[in-house]
Formats: sequence, structure tokens, C-alpha cells
Amino acid sequence: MDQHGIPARGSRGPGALEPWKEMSAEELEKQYSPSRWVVRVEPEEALRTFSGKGTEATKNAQATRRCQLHAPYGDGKGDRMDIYFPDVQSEALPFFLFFHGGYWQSGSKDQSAFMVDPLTAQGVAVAVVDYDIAPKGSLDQMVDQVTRSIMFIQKRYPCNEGIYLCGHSAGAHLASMVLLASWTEHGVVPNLRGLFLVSGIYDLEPFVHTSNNALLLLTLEDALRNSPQQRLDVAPAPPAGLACPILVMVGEHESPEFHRQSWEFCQIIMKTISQKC
Ligand SMILES: N[C@@H](CC(=O)c1ccccc1NC=O)C(=O)O
Repeated sequence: MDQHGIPARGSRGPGALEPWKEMSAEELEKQYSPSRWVVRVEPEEALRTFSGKGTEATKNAQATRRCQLHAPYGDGKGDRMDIYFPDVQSEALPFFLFFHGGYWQSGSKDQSAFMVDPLTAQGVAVAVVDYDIAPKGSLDQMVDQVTRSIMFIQKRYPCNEGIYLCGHSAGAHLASMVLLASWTEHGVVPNLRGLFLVSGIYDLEPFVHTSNNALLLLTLEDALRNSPQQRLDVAPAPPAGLACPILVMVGEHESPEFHRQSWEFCQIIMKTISQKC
């Protein structure tokens, strides 16, 4: 265990399953290529459709909803979010913050506002958050950006009726990292009321050994430091975010490794809650 409370390499506790260690490089690559598990279309078409539909929905949301685009949540050029508002004019709204996926190296807020229509219609404000993807940003910087984007919403809308975080894939990982955040250090505790984690990965060690790491260049240390699966139950204090409901979801047709990641993350959350809360 080091000073960050990070367990030594490979010590995931008794009973931990690490089937990925037995896989060939080719199999591991496939397990961590979500587009190859789409059942209806070929991987390239799946990726094209995903970004095409997202871009179209974003243009539609920007044309039809009251919104503030490129709102700066910090001083960095990449510290930007688009905020979409419901018809009701109020500061006391629930806020839904979305963090896109793309293995920390692709995707943007400009193709990720597909949930804006249904949520704003229900009286929810939606913030779609950009962060500096690789190679511009490092994973540690992205985690910091996500933390600052949440603090920005809390400070700007102190009367909010709850902050709900949602992330998809790599974005689910970034959202889950708030469970390790030390909010008192940041001078504001966000009014977190819910976490929606969709098809995320929470133990980054297997990812390090795939070609997806070529741009991100995560070391094993970076991966462990940024793996809530490995840090949650050894974190020194009960994470503030654990006081709210956490929904861990995974797509039916995602790879067995993606299913295992979500399942084991659920287990560690429940274990941590029973120990610390
Ligand atoms: N190169 C990956 C792309 C990918 O992983 C991805 C694409 C869009 C949204 C999320 C993704 N994965 C995780 O963040 C693949 O082929 O599946």
C-alpha cells in the first residue's frame, strides 16, 4: 500500500477474478473494443452511426432548447460545457451532467447531447461536459476537469435540486472517480443525488495492455491511481458520493470483460457501503 492508499500491484483481495490475465493479446483486444460487440451492424458502421446520431441530436438540441454553449468551468481552453435548460425559469433545478465516452481519446460535447430533449422536457437542466482528451490531456487532468465541472455547477447554482452525474464508457469511469474525490479540499461539497454509470470500466489495468493505450500512454501506476475498483475500499474516508443512489448499468451485448467490470464494481461499492456507512 502506498501513501495514496493504492494497493500494491495485483493485490485485489481474496476471491478477485482476473480472467483477462489468461487471455491472448488478440482476445484482450477484442474484449476492450466495444464496437466489435455490436450485434446489428459492423464495427465501423456502429461507430459512424453513434457519432452521426449524436451530432444530429446535439444540433437539434441547440436549435430548439434555451442553452448556454461553451460555458467556461475553468481557465483552461478545454474547460467548457454546454448547458441546456428546461422551459421553466428557475435556479432550483435538478442538474444532469453528462460525460461522454471514447476511451479518453475521442468524442466531444458536440456529439453527445442526445439526452437533452427528454430530460429538459421533464424539467431537468442538462450540462454536457467537454474535457481534454488524449493526447492533449492526461487521464489525471481529465479527472480534475470532471471534478471542477461539478464544482462549477454547484457554485453557480447553489440552490440546485440535486446534481446527477451520468457517464458512458470512459465517461462512466470519469464520473465514478468522483467517489474518490476529496471535496473538502475543493472548498465545496456538491449536492450529489445520483450516479448513472453506463457500460464503464473501473479497473484500468487490463486496458493498459491493449492498443487503445497507444495515445493515452497510461503506466500501470497511472492506471491503479485512476481505478476506483482498486481504490474504493481502501480510500481513507467514506466517499461523499456513496450517500446517493448509484446505478451501474452495462449493455446486454457488451463484452464479457465489460460485464465483469460493472459487476465487480457493484460488488465493491456494496462492500464499501456496508463497511463505512
Ligand atoms: N475504438 C473503440 C471505440 C470506443 O471504445 C468507444 C467509442 C465511442 C464511445 C465510447 C467508446 N468506448 C469507451 O469509452 C472501439 O472500436 O470500440
